[in-house]
Amino acid sequence: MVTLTRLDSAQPDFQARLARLLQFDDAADAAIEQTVAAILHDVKKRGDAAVLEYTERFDRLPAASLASLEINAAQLQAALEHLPADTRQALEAAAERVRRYHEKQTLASWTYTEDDGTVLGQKITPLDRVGLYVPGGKAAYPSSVLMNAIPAKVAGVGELIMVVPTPGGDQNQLVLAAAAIAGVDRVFTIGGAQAVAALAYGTATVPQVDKIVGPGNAYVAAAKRRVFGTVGIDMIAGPSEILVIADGNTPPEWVAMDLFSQAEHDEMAQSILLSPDAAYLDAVAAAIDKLIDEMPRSEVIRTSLTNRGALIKTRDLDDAVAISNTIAPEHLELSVTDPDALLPGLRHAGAIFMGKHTCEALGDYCAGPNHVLPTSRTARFSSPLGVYDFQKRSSLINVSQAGAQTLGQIAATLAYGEGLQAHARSAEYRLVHK
Ligand SMILES: NC(=O)c1ccc[n+]([C@@H]2O[C@H](COP(=O)([O-])OP(=O)(O)OC[C@H]3O[C@@H](n4cnc5c(N)ncnc54)[C@H](O)[C@@H]3O)[C@@H](O)[C@H]2O)c1
Ligand SMILES: N[C@H](CO)Cc1c[nH]c[nH+]1
Ligand SMILES: [Zn+2]
Repeated sequence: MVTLTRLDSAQPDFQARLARLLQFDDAADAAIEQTVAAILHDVKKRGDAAVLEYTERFDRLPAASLASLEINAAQLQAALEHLPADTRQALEAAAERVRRYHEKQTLASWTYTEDDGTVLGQKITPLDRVGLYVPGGKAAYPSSVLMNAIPAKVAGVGELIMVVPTPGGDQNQLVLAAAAIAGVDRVFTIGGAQAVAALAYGTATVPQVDKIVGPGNAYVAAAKRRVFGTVGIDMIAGPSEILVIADGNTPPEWVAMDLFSQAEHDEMAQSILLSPDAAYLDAVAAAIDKLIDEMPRSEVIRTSLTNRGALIKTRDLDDAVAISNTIAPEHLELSVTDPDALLPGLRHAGAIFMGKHTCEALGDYCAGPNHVLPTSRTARFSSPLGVYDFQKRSSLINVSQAGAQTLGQIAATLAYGEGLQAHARSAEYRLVHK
């Protein structure tokens, strides 16, 4: 039997209990922060040698040199060619869907002309070199290779450097094949904070990148937070999350399995079900108990559901939407007959899966949108990984002689107001009648 937290939004202390459910263990975070700070410092100082030592310690992968942990292009291509035909087709079909979706996100440069002939605009430039973190500690994620690399390729990034831990040296051929399909330039089988440090600072073997993207465990997240500023990052991703709003018309087994689908990622993943139908919540709880022992990762699922899972009775579907906005989940499934009716009220979610046929797993692999999404309530201010994460914007200003007369006057006045003489006189030099 799996014991999930049961809450009712009509309880007087509901908000406090919900807040506790959403909380993390700060003490554990402090220990991780300390470990990660030491690893970053060491890799910055000792480069390849430090990365090799940590890779041996944490991934049980001894190696003579960091160069020997690079997988070359021929090996990537061989992995692709040796895949069973149906697996290769699935990977290529997923890649195609993901590419098509992301091509819609491309930002274009633009300009416009003011009445005085001044041209203003924005120039879009892809990043030169990015680091793609693909998690690999507890499971291998070929889908995350596609989700990281394809938007970068669509954006036109110059060079893609991928890192992926391979515990015990067990290379996942699907991961390598996905890198070949997505057009990754270089792959190193390193992971954790040491891989993030290598990408951020550069070592003799791993080139320094401009930005690091991709999900990972708490060590990866802490490392990304600390190297931000030296390099760009996409987001700080926590454990996976799913929130299901159900009106009771989806078979309970389907919803139980949807909750399992994120619980199986991590002991700290969060799976929550909201429904106004108390009998339906009981039916899903029964389905959970019926299905749990069929799952190969039943222990991870059980721990995750017990630690952070919940079944929450709401007053109605509008109440469920309001609670969902507080939770701001990574994945939100609207397992209801009329999902469009709930959409206007929803403000915070990484991805919204609409209708009972749209399970979150389809989005994880192949629907098209990115599966690297804001977690831990950061959907309040953050968005899915996308092409825009790999493009940067420069402002364009080309002031005409006529425009300089107006702008020179305004700028000089404001500059004198700020006490900045050089700014004022620089603007005044452009005034024809001065
Ligand atoms: N948001 C997404 O798109 C997405 C996709 C896939 C996976 N995920 C999440 O990413 C995470 C993957 O985690 P993972 O652990 O499987 O792989 P990971 O690659 O993130 O972490 C493995 C690395 O962690 C480091 N590490 C482990 N224990 C350590 C210790 N005690 N001290 C220092 N370093 C240590 C090691 O260096 C190891 O290489 C999961 O939480 C999963 O839910 C998210
Ligand atoms: N659900 C994960 C993001 O939270 C992504 C993923 C990859 N493979 C399976 N799932
Ligand atoms: Zn998943």
